[in-house]
Amino acid sequence: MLYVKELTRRFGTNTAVDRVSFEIDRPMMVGVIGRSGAGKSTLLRMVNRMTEATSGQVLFDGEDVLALRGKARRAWQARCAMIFQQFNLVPRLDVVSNVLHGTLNRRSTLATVFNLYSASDIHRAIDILDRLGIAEQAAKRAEALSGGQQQRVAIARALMQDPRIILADEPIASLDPMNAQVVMATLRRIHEEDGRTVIANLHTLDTARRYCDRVIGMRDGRMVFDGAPELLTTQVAREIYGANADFSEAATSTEIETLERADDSYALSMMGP
Ligand SMILES: Nc1ncnc2c1ncn2[C@@H]1O[C@H](COP(=O)(O)OP(=O)(O)OP(=O)(O)O)[C@@H](O)[C@H]1O
Repeated sequence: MLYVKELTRRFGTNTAVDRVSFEIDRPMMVGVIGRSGAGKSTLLRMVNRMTEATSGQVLFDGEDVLALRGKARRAWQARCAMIFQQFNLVPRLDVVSNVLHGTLNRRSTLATVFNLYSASDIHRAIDILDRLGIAEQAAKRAEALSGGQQQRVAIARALMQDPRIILADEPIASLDPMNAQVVMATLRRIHEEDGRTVIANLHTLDTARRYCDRVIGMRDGRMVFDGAPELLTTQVAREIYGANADFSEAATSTEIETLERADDSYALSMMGP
């Protein structure tokens, strides 16, 4: 399926991604973790061809992804849809129209200019929204929705492209814990029910452990871990995050429980001894 070999991106003298190699041989949910600046976004953007690689290879079903040009490159970007931390919706546009934007790659210029959508596309968009539990929001402006709902609209837009892979760049970083869980559960469901591969950049270890079949750890552009979530011990996490012995997993956690605990200890410390 997806084969990434020695993928590298340099920005001037800074090597953002340094000879990263991995293979995904069946549909799975992969979490990419690492501290800010580790190269997670650059890695995903190179796979999607939003950022050009300096060197290395990306093969999908044997096809040389980095060599694709023009229409073939756009077709790849549809097969390998991307969602972002800030949702990247058109805020003033209604939800269905935002979802229909997922068909841009395969519509004629005329249809795009005049905003023409086929009835079957409109029905499909509404079906997808229904599946994600937000069909009743279809007529609202995207900006009127909560962050979690907006991210589900972005997922619906990605699904309009019927992608084989969904690349999610920090999909829950702007969300509260409750919405974060809804969005992660949605991505997991899409993987399990449709057999699509999901590769998600995640800030938090517990999210990677809870939702992913496999975790890739990055540090300073290099891949320093690739394995099952069970193998992600605190010691390994320390190495990935470059932290010392007082490293606490709670600091990377989105769990409500952990946040509450952190609040409690904060409240206690404010109360004094
Ligand atoms: N367009 C760019 N121009 C110059 N340097 C860049 C560019 N994009 C990324 N970098 C650099 O590449 C390195 C990796 O950045 P990247 O955004 O991929 O990391 P990240 O792990 O996704 O971090 P974050 O979680 O903060 O997004 C950083 O040092 C960053 O400053």
